[in-house]
Amino acid sequence: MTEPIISATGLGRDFVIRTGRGLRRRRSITRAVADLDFTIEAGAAVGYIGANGAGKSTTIKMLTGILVPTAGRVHTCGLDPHRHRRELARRIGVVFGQRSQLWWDLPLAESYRALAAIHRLGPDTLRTRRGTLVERLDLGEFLETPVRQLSLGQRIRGEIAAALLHSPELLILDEPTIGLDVLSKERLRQFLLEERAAGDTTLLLTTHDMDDVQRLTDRIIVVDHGRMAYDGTLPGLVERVGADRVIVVDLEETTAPLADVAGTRLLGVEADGLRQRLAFTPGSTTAAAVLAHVSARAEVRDLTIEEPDIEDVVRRLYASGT
Ligand SMILES: Nc1ncnc2c1ncn2[C@@H]1O[C@H](COP(=O)(O)OP(=O)(O)OP(=O)(O)O)[C@@H](O)[C@H]1O
Repeated sequence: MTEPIISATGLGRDFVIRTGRGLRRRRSITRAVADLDFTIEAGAAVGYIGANGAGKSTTIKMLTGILVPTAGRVHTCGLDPHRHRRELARRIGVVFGQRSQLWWDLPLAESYRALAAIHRLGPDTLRTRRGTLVERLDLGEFLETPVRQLSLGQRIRGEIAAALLHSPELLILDEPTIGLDVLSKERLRQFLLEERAAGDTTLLLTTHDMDDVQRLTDRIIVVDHGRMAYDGTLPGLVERVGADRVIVVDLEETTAPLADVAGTRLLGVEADGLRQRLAFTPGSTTAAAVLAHVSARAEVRDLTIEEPDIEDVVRRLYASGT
């Protein structure tokens, strides 16, 4: 088996906070990350999720060598991130949505030339890779514009190209779609999906945007107060917290409220009973069983199933304290 791209064992990070002066001096410790164990295999796409202050950025900083762990171990691309920061930088790409890694006063084209020198890319490799990224991220029109004059959406696309210029094995995106409008978000997601399909880049993504998680990742790790709260698939999480799904039936004729369908809760009745919404918990019944019950009462013209709201699912996980 090949080595995992990331492996963390008992990973932890405390921050010592000093306040006051003289006799009033106080020292307290914030445990930002505690006892994290996980591995991420090459080619995976993992969403790293948690509320504000849960420890996501601290973890990413340890994975990339910016911060040294105060407990446990982490290896990224088989390296100790802090000790081998330079070597690691050649093998990973990182984008922090709220902070730029580009040279503010330089045009993107200049930044890419500088990055190519840092990563020791030959002129041919730079030309080919840059050409592909410029085309796929649609950067052509503003390549010569100083970064400070770019819109947020343009800048993030520029940042992603910068992070991918040296074809890293691992791409880490910290809140990549934050602040972007719906269209720009969608464009970026489409690009990232294509990038994943085209190669074997491993993707680690922190986000508060559940659409990012749904569209881009196939595994999620949820942290709560620095500790692992869940590691698995999104449907697995939905099942674990017992979140409801909703079945919406459109009926051929006005029908009395379907209040007693086994395993469901009637959420609403519209248009004299022509449309009814029933909630059910996967595990206690199935959409097929609900449909069979409803069909025995009335002719079903159409049906849709609403998936649970993921933010609500994560909230439930936090509330369950597991
Ligand atoms: N340099 C620091 N000094 C002291 N405390 C810190 C430092 N960096 C982070 N913390 C604390 O560690 C905890 C985790 O912070 P972190 O930034 O990792 O959370 P996060 O999950 O990335 O949050 P957000 O979603 O808001 O970005 C918080 O309580 C934060 O206040």
